[in-house]
Order: sequence, then structure tokens, then C-alpha cells
Amino acid sequence: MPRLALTEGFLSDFSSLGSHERKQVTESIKAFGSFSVSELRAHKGLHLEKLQGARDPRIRTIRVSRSLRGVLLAPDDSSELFTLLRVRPHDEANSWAVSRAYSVNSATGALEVRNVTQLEHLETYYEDRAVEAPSRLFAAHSDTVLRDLGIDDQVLRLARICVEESDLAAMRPPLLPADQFEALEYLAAGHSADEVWEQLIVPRGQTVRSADSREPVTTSEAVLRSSDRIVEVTSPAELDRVLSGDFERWRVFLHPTQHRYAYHPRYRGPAQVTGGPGTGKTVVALHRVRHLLRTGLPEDRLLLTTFTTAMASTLRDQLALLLGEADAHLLARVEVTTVDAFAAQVLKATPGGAPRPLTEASERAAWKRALGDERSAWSERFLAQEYRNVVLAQDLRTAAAYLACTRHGRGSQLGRVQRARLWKVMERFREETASRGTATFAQLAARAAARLAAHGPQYRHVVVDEAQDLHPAQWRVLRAAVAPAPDDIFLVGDPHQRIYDNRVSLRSVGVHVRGRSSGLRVNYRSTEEILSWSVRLLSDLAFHELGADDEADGATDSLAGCRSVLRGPVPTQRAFASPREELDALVAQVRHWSERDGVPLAEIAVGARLNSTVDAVVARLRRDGLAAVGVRASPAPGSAGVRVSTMHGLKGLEFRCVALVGLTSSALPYLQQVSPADEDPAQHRHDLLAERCLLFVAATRARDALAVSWSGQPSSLLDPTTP
Ligand SMILES: Nc1ncnc2c1ncn2[C@@H]1O[C@H](COP(=O)(O)OP(=O)(O)OP(=O)(O)O)[C@@H](O)[C@H]1O
Repeated sequence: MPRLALTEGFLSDFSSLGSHERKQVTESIKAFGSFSVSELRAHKGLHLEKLQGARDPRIRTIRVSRSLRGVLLAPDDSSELFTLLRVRPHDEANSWAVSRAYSVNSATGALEVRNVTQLEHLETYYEDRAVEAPSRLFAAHSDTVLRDLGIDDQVLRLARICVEESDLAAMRPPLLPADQFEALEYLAAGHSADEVWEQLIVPRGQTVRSADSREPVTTSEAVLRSSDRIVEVTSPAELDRVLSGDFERWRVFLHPTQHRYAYHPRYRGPAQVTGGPGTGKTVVALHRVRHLLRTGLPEDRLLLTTFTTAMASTLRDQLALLLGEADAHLLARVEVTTVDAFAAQVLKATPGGAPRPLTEASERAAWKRALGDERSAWSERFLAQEYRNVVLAQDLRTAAAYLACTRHGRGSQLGRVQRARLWKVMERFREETASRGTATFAQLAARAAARLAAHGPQYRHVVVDEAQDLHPAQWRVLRAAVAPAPDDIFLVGDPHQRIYDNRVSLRSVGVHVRGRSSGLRVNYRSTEEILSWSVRLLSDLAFHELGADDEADGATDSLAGCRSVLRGPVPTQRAFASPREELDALVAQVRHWSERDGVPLAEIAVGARLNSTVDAVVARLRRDGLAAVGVRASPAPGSAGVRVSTMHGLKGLEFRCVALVGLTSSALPYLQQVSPADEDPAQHRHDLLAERCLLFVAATRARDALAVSWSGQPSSLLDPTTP
């Protein structure tokens, strides 16, 4: 029986077909799988044909319907593995097929495709131009170095006639083979051959540096090694799962690095995956859930958490999509929720039930009452932070423990007398809020953690998304929800996206990830232009590793090496004389994206630092006849209207186009949310950093286009040197 693999190109073609045509294609594929290879070759109806003049002798086409043809790569060994490359209207399929050639990348061992015909034209053109050039783009790298990075004869000739980066860009895939182009692009951007080796080749499992010493890889082996572009379908159920729904690449194809982390057979304890924005951390978490469910016991339950209720609901939908019909029964073993909702659920089962969570304003009022007539320089914000970031963070339960503790992350000095007074204020706060049946979220988590610790774990696995924003008390909840064991906790996050004031040493809450911590670098969401604009916002800062925020741990995380596979326009930064002019321009910008670029309104977001700006934007867009909805109202996915939100509310989301407005010096950093330096210098620095990260998070929600604007004085966080 022939085996069948499907490429990304095929799936993308398939998803653009109408339902009738999809059915025809699916039936043809099923029919294909029911013949032996010799029957296939002899079958009259399928017309498995070699193409006249094809550059790759293994390429065949096959009849799918009266109008459609499939393009296949036939096996050149005994593997019987056919790879379905495209499905297009007859003439298009033929002209695509004759000009392509497939090859195995000698370094990555993956299957690559090139447009031979066009590359030959380019070679003639660039050869003539290069003769006159004083220097060439890759002059610093010898042929041996390039070959060791997987560059083959034809690509080497082309690389040698590139004079500047734009010459290479003109040959980008689908002309050049993808892995070879990527290696050359890295070198052209100034990375060393060693860096290319580490970043691109090693993650694909290659260990032999010298091209001459490597064992050759057959085509069928290469197909199976190309899990980021090709999937083998081994059963009708698998075929249905891959072909069902809209083609969402992340469900089927993972970068080899993503695949390695998500499908690691077994971590011996908690494991962590970090990575910049859009590197697919959530995708890896979802695949990990699938792996754990598929390989676990029927009684094993799994808790999957994220930051907001809206994100939890999206995650649940995505998990259902990933599991498909074949694995739909596994969903019953998963709970997808926020840590706060889980903590509340734990407390509901206690005699007093779950306290009502305090809003920020009512918490401030409660601190004011707790302070009473006490004469002190402590602001309500200071008290709230001291309680949350020291007492609850370290789980200090007695005055003696508070008097003796090191106040990590706090920059103000407090002597014994002051601490004793403060403890009394905190006691009054606790008693008074308890008597009203209320608590802060951090208090709620602390109580739930204590309850779980006393009553024992409820889950076999915990998977945590957006891990960077959890409070130590929330970590204790998660730690207590699962017994220490292999594969107990899998967490993903990005310390550069921390926008709430939560710093935690994972070690101190019993989550030991040392030796099981890995990183992702390829951004799948935003264009390189948006990514590098955003990364510049943080470029002069050092970040602690996700789980090592205790300054003593010392390890740092960096965005260096983060890159995108997508290209697009450079983000715009525009100043206006007044808010009204800025809103005029916003309306024009939204119209441009929607009417000229054809972007649906629901794929456009407008973000602002302040709620008042959000309200003004919604009102203005509506006045001009543009549908607009607040993200806070949790609009149904796909419902019409520009999404308008505070920058905080954009966390975890993504849009084709994003406009960030009102970025003035008074809105960002928003000083009301920043502790004064004279109250607590360390807290001041943390708060300012959170404001900067907030801009970073908001900007990196954009996939194709980003427009930033302000009126009057611009925010000091914007880089004035960028256009
Ligand atoms: N292997 C992949 N192939 C194609 N698309 C992918 C892949 N991995 C991730 N993506 C897409 O990239 C986008 C970002 O992925 P995801 O949300 O998982 O990233 P993230 O690292 O969690 O992002 P952030 O931290 O910025 O919220 C999504 O649209 C996702 O579908």
C-alpha cells in the first residue's frame, strides 16, 4: 500500500477550495490509499503522469476532478511514500510542477523545494551585474563554511553573485530552498557561521559539522524529518483530522524546536519553555497537553491555565480543534481556566465559601480604613504592595516571620518598629476584609494554596500559559494542585511580557526547572519589521530568566536571535497637534486598512494606555460609521467591528493591524501606576519596566501592520530615532 504525506502547500491549496471540491479531493486521497503502488501506476482514472519537461523526474500529477490536478513527489526508493505537494486547476498545477525540483538539505536533512527555472534566469542576470561590483555579500565565508551550513551547488553559485542583501531577498522562497535561504539570510544580517549552526542546524538534530563527513539522507527520510512542512498521514482518522476545519498551520506543522519540547517523551519534573512574543509558546503548550493526554492513563486529569477568562475560552476552543474528532473524548480530562478561577473553585468547597474578590478601588479604600488615624507616610499603594509583594509572596503568617524576613524586590528600608506597626495595619486589613466576605486575588490564591496543600493534589499534570504574570501565591496553588512527579508541571512564558508586578523565584515555590528549561526563537506572528521595532523598545535592558526573578539567581533571558519569517511595512510613528487630529488620522488609517488592504474590521485593533482614550476611540469610530467594540465586552470571535482596548487588554491576543494611540508623555508611563522613587526606588524601577513591557506587548500583537501615534509630547518610552 502506498504511504502518503501532505505538504503545507497542499493544505493551503485545499483550504482555499469550495466544499464540493474538498470532498472530491478527500475521496481521491482515500481512493489513492486503497491501491497498491503497481495498481496506482496502471490506474486509468487517476492518470498518475510524469510531466514532459519536468525539472524533477520524481514529480507526477494526478487527476482529482475534471478541473483539478494534484501534484505528487513519487518515491525514489522502496519506501512507497508519496508526498502530495499541491492541488490546483489543471494548467496551474502543470506549470508549477514542471519548474520545481526537490532536494534534501545536507545539513538539516529536511526536504526542500526550489523554482529551478526562475533561479536560472536570476543567475544569468546577477552574474553580469556582479562582475563590476567591488565586493560580494558572502565574500567573508568560504565555500566549505557555506557547504557545512547546507548550501548546495546551485545555491552556492547564486550566493557568490549576490552583491547586497536585496539581491538575496529577490531570491527568497519559493524561489530558493527555505532552509538554505534562512542560513544565508542570517549570514547576510551579520551573524557568524557558528551562530547559524547553533540556531538553525543543531535544533534539527544535526551533530556533524563537516558536510563531507555526513551520511546521505534519502528523500523519504527527509520527508519524515520535515515535520515543520510535511505531515505523513497514517490512518483515515488522521487524514480527517488534518483536513478538517480551516487549515491552521500550527495544528499540523511545528518547528522542529517546538516539536522537540511539545512531544518530549517525559520530563523528569517541571519543564519550562520561554520565547519572545509570537514564538508559539501557546501552541507548544497545547501540543504538550495533547501529548500528555494521549500518552497518559484514562484517570489522569490535567489543569491548563492562562491569564484571563477570555484567553481560557480561546484556549479551550483551540485545544478542541487540535484534538479533533478522533481525540475529542480526551477533552473530558482537561480543565481550562485561570488560576484565580481555580483558586475560587477550591475555596467554594470550604465552609466559608469563596470570598468576593476586591476591585483595585475597594482594596485602596480598605487600606485607608485599616490605616485609620495612624500617622505615617505610607500610601495605600505602598501598603498594598508591601502586603502583596512581601507578606503574601513569601507566605508570611506571623509578625515574627515578617520582622525577620528579607523584603525581596523592595527598595525602601523598614526597621523593626516600623514593621511591627505595619503588621498591625495589615492585620486590621485582613480582619476587616474577611468580615465583609472579601479578599484580594492574591489573598484568595494564598488561602486556596493552603487548602490544597492540606487536602492533597487534584491533578496529574498542570500546564501553564502566560507564566510570567503569576504571583508566588498563584504558583503555590499550582504547585499544590499536582503531586511532584515526572511531567507534573509544564509552563510557557516570556519575562519580557511581564506587565503586572509579579516577580517570583520558581525555586522558592517548589517548581524546580533547572536543566529542563528551553527557548524558542522563531516568531510566527509579526513581520520582522514589527518585531525589530518592538525589540528595540527593550534593547538596553537586562531581564531575569522567567523562573529566576530572585535577584540572587542571576540568570538572564534575552531577545537576541529572535527573528520572524514574515516581511511587511515598517511601523509608522506619527505626531499630531491635538487628540482630535490624531483621531481623524486614526479613522483614515482604519479605513485604509479595511478598504484598501481588505482587512476585516475584526482583525484591526486600536490600543490605548488609558480607559478614557479607549472610550473616545470607540465613540469616534462609531460616529464615523465604523463598527467598534470594546475588547472588555468579550466580543464573540468573528463578530464585526474594530477591537478597541486598553493596552493591558490586548495581552495574549493578535490582530492583522494594530494602531496604538494616545502615546503621550503623560499617558505612558502612566505615573499614577508607578510608585514614586522616593517611596520605594526598587518598586519605582519595576513599575517603569512594567510600563515599557506593556508597550512591547501591545506592539507585538500586530501581525502585518503597526501604527503608533500621539499628540503633543511623545512618550519617553518611544525611540525617537525610529521613523
Ligand atoms: N509552527 C507554527 N506554524 C505556524 N504558525 C504558528 C506556529 N507556531 C505558532 N504559530 C502561530 O503564531 C502565532 C503566535 O503563536 P502563539 O500565540 O502560540 O505565540 P506565543 O509565543 O504564545 O505569543 P505571545 O507570547 O506573544 O502571546 C499564532 O498565530 C500561531 O498560530
